[in-house]
Amino acid sequence: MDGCSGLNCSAPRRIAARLFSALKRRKVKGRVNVGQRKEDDDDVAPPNHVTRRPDSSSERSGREANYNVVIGCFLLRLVAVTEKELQKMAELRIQMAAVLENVKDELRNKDLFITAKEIESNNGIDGDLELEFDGDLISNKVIFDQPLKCEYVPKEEKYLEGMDRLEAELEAELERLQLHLDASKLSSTHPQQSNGNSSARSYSMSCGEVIDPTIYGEEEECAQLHCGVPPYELERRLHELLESRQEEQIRELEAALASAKQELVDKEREISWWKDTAQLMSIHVQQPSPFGSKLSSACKHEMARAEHNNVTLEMVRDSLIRQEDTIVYSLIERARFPLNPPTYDPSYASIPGFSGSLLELFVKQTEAVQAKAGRYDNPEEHPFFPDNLPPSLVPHYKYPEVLHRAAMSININKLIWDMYFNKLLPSFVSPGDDGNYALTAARDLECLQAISRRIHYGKLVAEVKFRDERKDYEPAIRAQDRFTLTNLLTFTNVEEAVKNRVAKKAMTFGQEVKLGDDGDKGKYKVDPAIVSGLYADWVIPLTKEVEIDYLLRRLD
Ligand SMILES: O=C(O)C(=O)C[C@]1(C(=O)O)C=C[C@@H](O)C=C1
Repeated sequence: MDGCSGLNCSAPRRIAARLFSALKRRKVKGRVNVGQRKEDDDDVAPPNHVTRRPDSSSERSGREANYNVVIGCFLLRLVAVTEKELQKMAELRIQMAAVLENVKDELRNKDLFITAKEIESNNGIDGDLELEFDGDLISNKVIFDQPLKCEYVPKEEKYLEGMDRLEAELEAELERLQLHLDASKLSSTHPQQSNGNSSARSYSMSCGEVIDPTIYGEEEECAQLHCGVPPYELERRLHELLESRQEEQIRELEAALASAKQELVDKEREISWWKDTAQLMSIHVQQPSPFGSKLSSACKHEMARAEHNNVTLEMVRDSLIRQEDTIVYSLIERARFPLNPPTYDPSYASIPGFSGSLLELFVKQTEAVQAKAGRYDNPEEHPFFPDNLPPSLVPHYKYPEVLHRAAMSININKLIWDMYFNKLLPSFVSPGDDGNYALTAARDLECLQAISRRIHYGKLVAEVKFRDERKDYEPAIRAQDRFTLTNLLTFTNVEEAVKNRVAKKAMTFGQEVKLGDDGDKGKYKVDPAIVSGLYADWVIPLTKEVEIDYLLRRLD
């Protein structure tokens, strides 16, 4: 470029130099001629006489000289203007080179931008963009460098007048550079596609990672050059396939995980149950029986067996007899108060955070406290509201495991509750209201707990009977024959004895005791017939119901 401008600049200068030197020579010649003419005129012609040069060749040469001066001036002016223009053109070329660099950078940036856009929309290559990539510098400038174009084009148009050759050279050079740019871009694209990038992409695909968007842009060009299904399209489909498979695998794994968790919970429950059983078994071997006072065995090893084998029906019946006292006393204590209906009326008191009667509140709260105190750790005890009971806060006492584990699932307190309040209570308390609702509730709970304990003691009665008469019970149990079981466990004479005894206890415990006066004889705090009837109608039948329920599950 410099060489070119150098050549263009040197030619006018040489012309100007020649003109100046010619003009100089002419002036010197002219001066010599004038001097000679002066000498000649002084010598020959008068003073006012105009001398005309008869020589036509000298006139012609004078006109030529003038003409040359004019031309020279014009050329000098032209040289000066041209020099300026050339300087501006040199600056313009430098600026155009900078523009070219910008265009290159913009093209690279546009590659990235288009590729990212393509991946986002998945629409392939836009034909217009392709044209823009292959377009000439002007079109690229239109796209990427609008401010530069606005600044330079008017100047270019202004200064390119009369400079067609330079413009042609400039455009040719720019085209050459553009071609070079395209060629270098293509040559740098193909090796990447065939080598490093493909392996990098396949690795990223197999790992399920996001694909580099620039790779898609390169592949689009490659696909357009070589025709066929574009590699990026294949890669995108492969990616989708892998993604769907991975999602399916995740779903399967999640389902398997949930199932495994459930199994784990079940196993933990089972392990916990076996642990408790093992603990109870080991303690049962070491601890004395609750019937220890009646067991006679010196040998520790034989104690466990003795506990089972020596728990006799007689012992169990003794316990039932003792419990009669509690039941009769609790009924007498409840009979101190009239019915006191508000105790059972849910609308009597609006208790914050509680919905129900005062009795229900009392029973639930008492059971909660007693549960914390360990009452329901004893297998003989059964809560009336077993749901949401707090755990025991006291050290666990290892009660002997005499009963079959099926015993834990038997609780007929709902039946007992209904019987007590609907049948029994109205039959032995006086109607009325003395306002002692809290005491009334407390006495009711004592009655309920005593009766419940007695009825649920049927589990132990049945266990002892089963062991004593296993051969008889097993077939009926296997047959789940309630009728046969009822016949096997019923002792009518025992039942009669129980009814008579509780009546006598009601008479004995419920009589008015006065010193030296038998005037109130025959007046009892609780009618003995009612107590006897309670046993006949409810306690004994429900005890037998528990016995049958237990026996039906005894071989589970
Ligand atoms: O002593 C028994 O054998 C029991 O089973 C207890 C009981 C009772 O509830 O008192 C129950 C059924 C029998 O018919 C006799 C008595």
